[in-house]
Amino acid sequence: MFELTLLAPEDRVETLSEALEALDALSVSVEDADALTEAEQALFGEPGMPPPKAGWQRSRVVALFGEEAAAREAAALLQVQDFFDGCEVLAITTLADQDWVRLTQSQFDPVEITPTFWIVPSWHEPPAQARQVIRLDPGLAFGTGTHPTTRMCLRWVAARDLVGQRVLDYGCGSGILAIGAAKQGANDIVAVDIDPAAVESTRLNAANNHVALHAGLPDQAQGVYQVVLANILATPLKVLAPLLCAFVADGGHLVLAGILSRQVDELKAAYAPWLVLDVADELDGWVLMTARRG
Ligand SMILES: C[S@@+](CC[C@H](N)C(=O)[O-])C[C@H]1O[C@@H](n2cnc3c(N)ncnc32)[C@H](O)[C@@H]1O
Repeated sequence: MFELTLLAPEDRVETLSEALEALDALSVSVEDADALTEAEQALFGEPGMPPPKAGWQRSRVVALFGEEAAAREAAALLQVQDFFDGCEVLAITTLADQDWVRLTQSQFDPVEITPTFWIVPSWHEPPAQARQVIRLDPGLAFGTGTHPTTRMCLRWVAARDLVGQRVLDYGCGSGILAIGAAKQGANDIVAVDIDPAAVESTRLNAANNHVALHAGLPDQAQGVYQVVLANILATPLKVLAPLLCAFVADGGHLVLAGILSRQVDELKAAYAPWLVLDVADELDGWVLMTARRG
């Protein structure tokens, strides 16, 4: 990788950044050229007020290129443009090879659901106190365990013995809830999603966790289940109310997430013809709502 570093006055930064992108820079970043010097100026305003200025007096614009020739060509082309007046090429440097994979991985730590139930990326050792572990790496599908809605569903699952139970994960994303249910003993698990990439991701994550489940599109959900988990959003949850309620077996549980605290009453009303929903958990402005049939 090669870095082309330019100096630009405030009114040229946007044009320069757009030109660098048009010249196929892999990324463009802008830093305060006067940071940590006596010329550094604060850009923030009084609390509640807009900042006095939109940009720094002088910026360092750093563009990343895959080839040195591309970085040199971009510098040469920019220098002959009218808008380059007042700008300067500071350097073209080789960027030391980094272990980008390791750098990205270091940003994802194990997630504690309960003191003994953890989600652990494959590059981490499980914490000593973990008794149940879901092995999951960040991927394309939603559900790494960091979102409050997922965490509340898993807290509900982690607090239960699901041995021998039939479980439906409706809107499975990464499959994290279905896998969590399997870790708690469920043995007939169906995980469905409208997104085929999520179905694929669920299959892969289930295999990595040595969990047997059936993953597929929503028409794969058939019959009734002792536990129906759906972490979607309030609007689709309201539309899905009759369908999801019909999946709940006698004595079974419905567990809904993706609902903001202020949406509790509308969800209660939408499900009232079939089941009585109550708030079972709250986290960061989100609620978990559950109901039991019979
Ligand atoms: C917020 S994610 C939840 C993923 C995972 N279950 C979790 O708890 O982290 C919602 C998922 O529901 C899926 N979804 C949205 N609408 C749906 C619908 N009508 N039927 C089935 N799945 C749906 C989305 O594709 C997405 O993967």
